[in-house]
Amino acid sequence: MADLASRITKPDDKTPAAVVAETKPNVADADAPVDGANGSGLIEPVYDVEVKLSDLQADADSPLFSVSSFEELGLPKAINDGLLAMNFKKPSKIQERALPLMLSNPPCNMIAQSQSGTGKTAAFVLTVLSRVDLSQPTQPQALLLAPSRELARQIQGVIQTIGQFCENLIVEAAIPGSISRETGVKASVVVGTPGTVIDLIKRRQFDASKLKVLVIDEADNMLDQQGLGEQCVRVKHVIPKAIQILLFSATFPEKVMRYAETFAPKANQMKLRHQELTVKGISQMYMDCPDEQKKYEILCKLYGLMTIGSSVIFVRTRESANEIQKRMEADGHKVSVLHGAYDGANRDALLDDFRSGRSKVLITTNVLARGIDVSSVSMVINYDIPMKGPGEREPDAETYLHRIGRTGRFGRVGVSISFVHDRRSYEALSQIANYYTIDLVQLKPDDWDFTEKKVQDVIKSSRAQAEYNPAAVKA
Ligand SMILES: Nc1ncnc2c1ncn2[C@@H]1O[C@H](COP(=O)(O)OP(=O)(O)OP(=O)(O)O)[C@@H](O)[C@H]1O
Repeated sequence: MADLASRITKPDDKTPAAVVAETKPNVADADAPVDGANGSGLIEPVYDVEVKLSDLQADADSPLFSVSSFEELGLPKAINDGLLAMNFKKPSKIQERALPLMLSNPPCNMIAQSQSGTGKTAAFVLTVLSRVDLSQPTQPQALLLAPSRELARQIQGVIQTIGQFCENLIVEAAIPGSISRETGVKASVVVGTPGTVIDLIKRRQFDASKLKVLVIDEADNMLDQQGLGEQCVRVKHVIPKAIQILLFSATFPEKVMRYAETFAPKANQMKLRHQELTVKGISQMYMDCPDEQKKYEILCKLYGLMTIGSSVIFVRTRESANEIQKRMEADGHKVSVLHGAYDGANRDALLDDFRSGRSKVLITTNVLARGIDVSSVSMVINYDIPMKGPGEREPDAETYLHRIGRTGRFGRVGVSISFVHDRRSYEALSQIANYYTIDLVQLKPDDWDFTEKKVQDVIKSSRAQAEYNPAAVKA
């Protein structure tokens, strides 16, 4: 344990400023004046952010690095026009490297890993769009599976946006309540959750016989989790044998990777070591709370003291999500809650509100830990450290990484604060930090000046990015 705990840095054994400097994002200078409203200048941040983003794409060590352009990938014009409309100037590393392999003929399977927020979605969406024959607009040809309705809807949106100039492209979501029993699936591209997809195929409302591509996003979770894993296997049994399978995730634990290799045989692979998985733009901190009860007061104080922008608070259970919402609202904070107990329409409306900025604080469970892309999120709170396994006794390093990855998207900066309150939570976080070799900055509930400065510096520069980089704020 000794070396595990050593990854957590306390102000006593290491100067916090030095720790922050090590983990400080290289996107924008956190100490630079950024707030136009206080007269510190509007022009410099615009310049700063854009130059630094292109710097990142020119830095060989960055996951956003690339040497080529989208044009060089030889995609059809309609797709390139879609990328232009999205303001995608250059591919990221995963896009540049995986696309030529995925687009080559005869089609080859792919298992691809890349850090959160580095553009995996566009990588598989471009492959799907390139493979679909638009002269058969209602014949399902590509199926994309995701673990939550929210992620399925989001992927559907990305396909529709990048494919906006592809004539006759029809994309449908196969999530609970979305496909009418009368018509069934009438689209060339279908994005869904595995349970609904298998039901539709069984009821003959979805003709899977001509599918050419199967994409599984968050594949480690989808293949490993009880229930989801079985459903994915059932889907595989009812689709053509000669199908191109593309598995994507930011995390692929060794055990799941071995299984993935049998699920997608002879796949090309892009893997990362676990030390390479963290995103530099996310400043990772932890709050040392005296006990479980005090966690709530500290959370409220954090929100009371700071203007935070959009943030996500992850908790272990639906009940504690509801409870925290009630208490925060009683204390005058406006917050939303989203978890699996809400019905589909409600969940959609809640996430749409959060995306548009109508609600700024979202309390949720692991249901939103993966994939959700809301560029304006500048802070993620792990109110409870994610745990897994029987009795939830094992730190869940993968979920930690996905949760904090809701901020710091595509070169942006963000902050994560993980709350610990006893030896167990402290040790769990230490193990996670050790696994990824992260130096976490300690925040103390009795030193709000320090906390405010550290958190606010990051949030201010993230707000500057959101204000000045049009691609950063997506409705
Ligand atoms: N080449 C590009 N240029 C500019 N922005 C891009 C590019 N590719 C993707 N993006 C943007 O980056 C953000 C993150 O992309 P995406 O959601 O695909 O990440 P991801 O790798 O799937 O992350 P996660 O592991 O969290 O699912 C999105 O807002 C997307 O629009």
